[in-house]
Amino acid sequence: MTSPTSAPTLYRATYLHTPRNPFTHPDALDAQSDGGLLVQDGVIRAAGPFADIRAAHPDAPVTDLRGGLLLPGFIDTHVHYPQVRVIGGLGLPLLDWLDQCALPEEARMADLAYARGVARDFIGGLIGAGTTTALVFGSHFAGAVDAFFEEATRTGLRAVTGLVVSDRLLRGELHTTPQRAYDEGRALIERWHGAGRNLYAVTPRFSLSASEGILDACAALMRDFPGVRFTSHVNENTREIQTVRDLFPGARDYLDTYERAGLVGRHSVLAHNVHPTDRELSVMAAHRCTAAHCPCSNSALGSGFFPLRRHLDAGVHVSLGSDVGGGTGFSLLKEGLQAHFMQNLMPGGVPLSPAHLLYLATLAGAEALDLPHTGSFEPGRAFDAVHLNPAPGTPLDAVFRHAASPERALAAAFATGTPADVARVWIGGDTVLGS
Ligand SMILES: O=c1[nH]c(=O)c2nc[nH]c2[nH]1
Ligand SMILES: [Zn+2]
Repeated sequence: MTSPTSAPTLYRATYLHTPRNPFTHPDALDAQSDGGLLVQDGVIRAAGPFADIRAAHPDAPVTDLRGGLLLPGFIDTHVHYPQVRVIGGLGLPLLDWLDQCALPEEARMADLAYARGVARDFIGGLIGAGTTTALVFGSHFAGAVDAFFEEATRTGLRAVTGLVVSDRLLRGELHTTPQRAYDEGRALIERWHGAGRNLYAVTPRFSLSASEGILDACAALMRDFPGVRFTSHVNENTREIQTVRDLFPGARDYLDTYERAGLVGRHSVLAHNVHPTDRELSVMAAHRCTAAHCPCSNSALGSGFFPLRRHLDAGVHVSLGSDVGGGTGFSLLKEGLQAHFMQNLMPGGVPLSPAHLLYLATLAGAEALDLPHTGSFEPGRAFDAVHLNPAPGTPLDAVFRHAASPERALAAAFATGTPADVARVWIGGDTVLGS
């Protein structure tokens, strides 16, 4: 751990970050081809051209990271802990994939020893991909959620997660009751919310599997513990949406099932939203909640094309999620590329620049989770960072060595970068991967 009086370190690197939102600010990307970041006690104290930072801090020891790219740590706003071992169930639509791939594996999380192994695999995968903060869909079993928080604490990951609750239409062993959902949620919140870097997220799986009683229990937790986050799924798949319509005949639409319970707000992150109505988009914007876009999952499960243009026009905040294991891996570089592809291919898609992709993979997540100390390299923020340094002889290394600008190198990182290119990862100034 970094002590409160540690000496500063000056990191010298080609770095890029988006201190602003490129969807609303034209010059949002800050790219330094020879940059300096002065870090003390895990916090960025100064940032800019290396020569300027060096002149102001002539005695700080320098860590030379030139040759690669230094980016803010990635922020994954939708990813399922119990699904890491079932990545790759391709070719099934959502409800069949849940029945055949995801839910049998999620039932195994009742076994605490099994859950501990999954927590290690999962968090290792996240950090190995350069993810430093994640909003994680937890397990239906409280013991497995404890195991997750323990592993997050051990590794240093910034984790936001909670008990997943449902009381119908899954499998019996994954069902709970409203009272138990409240009681177990309360105990987990008291143990983990605000402990170290951990935060709690109230998590009904989706309205299809959650009665009004369960949603009310979730709302009670949100009321009793202000500051906990909320996450669920919405509008992912047309068959799912029709089923929710049938289950909630009094609701105006899918979002309304959450809205009526008081679950839509500034701290709500709803995954997918591939098929929203205009009313839902305007309500999401008014409540400043986030849509977590998961492009690899939407492609793998054939869920559809995310209407990014309609979200932006309505003023809905959008962030990025890998949605492992419906998604195909932990890399937010890959998610950025897939988002780019899908917007390119769909009528009325939004052309996404490297700055947009970087923003979606970093600051957008910090904004979604209301974590203003993460997401960029602005002074005052935590030093959460990923150093991409491809092995000599790889195509990405060739592009990096010949790139005309840092922005071109960033585009190549999204186009062809993988976790194999992640050389080092820091969270709050602590090295959590590499050396
Ligand atoms: O992509 C998804 N993955 C899931 O595990 C899930 N559960 C409900 N809805 C879901 N969508
Ligand atoms: Zn999901």
